[in-house]
Amino acid sequence: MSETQSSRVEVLKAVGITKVYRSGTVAVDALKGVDLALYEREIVALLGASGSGKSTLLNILGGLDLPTDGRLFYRGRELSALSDAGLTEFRRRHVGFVFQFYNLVPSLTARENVALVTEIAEDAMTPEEALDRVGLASRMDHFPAELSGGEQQRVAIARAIAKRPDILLCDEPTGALDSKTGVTVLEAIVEVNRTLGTTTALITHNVAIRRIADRVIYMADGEIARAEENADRLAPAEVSW
Ligand SMILES: Nc1ncnc2c1ncn2[C@@H]1O[C@H](COP(=O)(O)OP(=O)(O)OP(=O)(O)O)[C@@H](O)[C@H]1O
Repeated sequence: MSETQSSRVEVLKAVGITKVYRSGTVAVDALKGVDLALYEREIVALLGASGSGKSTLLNILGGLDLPTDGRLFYRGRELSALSDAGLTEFRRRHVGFVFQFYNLVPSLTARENVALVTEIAEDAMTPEEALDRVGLASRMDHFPAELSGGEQQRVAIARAIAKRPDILLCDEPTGALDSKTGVTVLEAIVEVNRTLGTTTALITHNVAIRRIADRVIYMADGEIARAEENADRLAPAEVSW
């Protein structure tokens, strides 16, 4: 990304986010005061050891979970001040999620899986357009069991982006895939970012994948340990692991 930090438009901003999980007498400090902004049109990679708080942070940024403390803003509007219904509305309208396991409905075709979203979202793409954007135009009437892991993940991406979300949050999207298949999934994510301008955050355990991002955030023990800018993004096909 060539703009200076000051000219970037903040899409999401987290200020002093903490998360404590309590079960019985045990408390786990999963996030210990995280400050982070995500900017328009960027791709951010989130790296860090297992248990460092990446998924917890992603879920809070997307309104799937609530912080214990701290404030969250979406384009200047305070999400942490919203009711549950307000937060659900934010998530439904503006956030797409992609997880490691694709969570497709096995008895529905690719087209029908995407239609589950397009039928209830405002200003959604057709399932055909969403699937075309991830390179699956020819596989729309296949069931998940008839698709490879990478193809199933691309259906999940089509489902996540069909409502034209402002933000796409991906938790280990290539974690279950071999490297060649993972590249096709990353290509779909990069293409969506390029053509729809979707601000994208991507958790990965794979350090090579950080090169496809504009910025890399390293988490350690519930905190942001450091952040780096990539001068140039690599295309997914240039990354190998
Ligand atoms: N529902 C929960 N209840 C209790 N503790 C939890 C819960 N979810 C996460 N934790 C704990 O919070 C910490 C952060 O977990 P989180 O899943 O955010 O880490 P992560 O960096 O995404 O890990 P991984 O890379 O293994 O997915 C860990 O110590 C984890 O055990």
